[in-house]
Amino acid sequence: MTSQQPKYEYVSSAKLPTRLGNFRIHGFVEASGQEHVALSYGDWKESDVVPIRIHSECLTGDALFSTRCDCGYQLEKAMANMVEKGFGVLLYLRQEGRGIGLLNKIRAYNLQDAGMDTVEANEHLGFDADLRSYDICKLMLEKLNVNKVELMTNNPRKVAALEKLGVEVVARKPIDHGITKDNKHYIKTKTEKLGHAFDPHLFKD
Ligand SMILES: Nc1nc2c(ncn2[C@@H]2O[C@H](COP(=O)(O)OP(=O)(O)OP(=O)(O)O)[C@@H](O)[C@H]2O)c(=O)[nH]1
Ligand SMILES: [Zn+2]
Repeated sequence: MTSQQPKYEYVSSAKLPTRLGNFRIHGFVEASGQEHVALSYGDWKESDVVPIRIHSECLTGDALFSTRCDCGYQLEKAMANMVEKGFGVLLYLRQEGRGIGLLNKIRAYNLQDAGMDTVEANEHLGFDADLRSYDICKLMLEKLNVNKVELMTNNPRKVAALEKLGVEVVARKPIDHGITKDNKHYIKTKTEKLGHAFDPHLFKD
């Protein structure tokens, strides 16, 4: 019998002191070689409901202070919430640009500068609006001993994906932090075309 290569693997963990608090970082890798990380803060029991955020990589928002999207603000707010609560988990998935990659996201931004919205730009480039997979979250949460979660998101696809993987989503916590004049239109499109649960008054002109 041939042994099948696992689709995802845990690699290693280490301390990660940050400006927000002292986290731990845990590395995971897909069979394709794609790397992902999880951050954990504090301790919990197997039976606890753990506050988590599943965050997709956004180099421009997360690391370069871009206000074109809400990613950087949400990342910081989610980590701050974990520190305030005393425990929590961030699953940081390296699927930049909703899965199309960094340079294609820049191509999509170029089309948006010329008037398309975020979904039209993806489609113009030959991609679906959202190409992300959340399958690796199951292994990440198992490794971190998390069974029940309170998920910080406005994205119903993330709730559905976790439930499909057998993770109990006890509650969804809205995270509508970081709506700016530069990203109002993007947030409106996410709400109207991708089903995000933002209150419409947040992006009204
Ligand atoms: N293709 C494309 N991707 C974008 C654009 N703006 C932001 N992104 C990507 O969208 C993703 C946003 O991911 P998340 O922060 O997980 O957020 P979300 O799916 O909007 O859901 P929330 O949990 O509610 O924040 C990141 O991968 C960004 O790089 C855009 O205009 N086009
Ligand atoms: Zn972003």
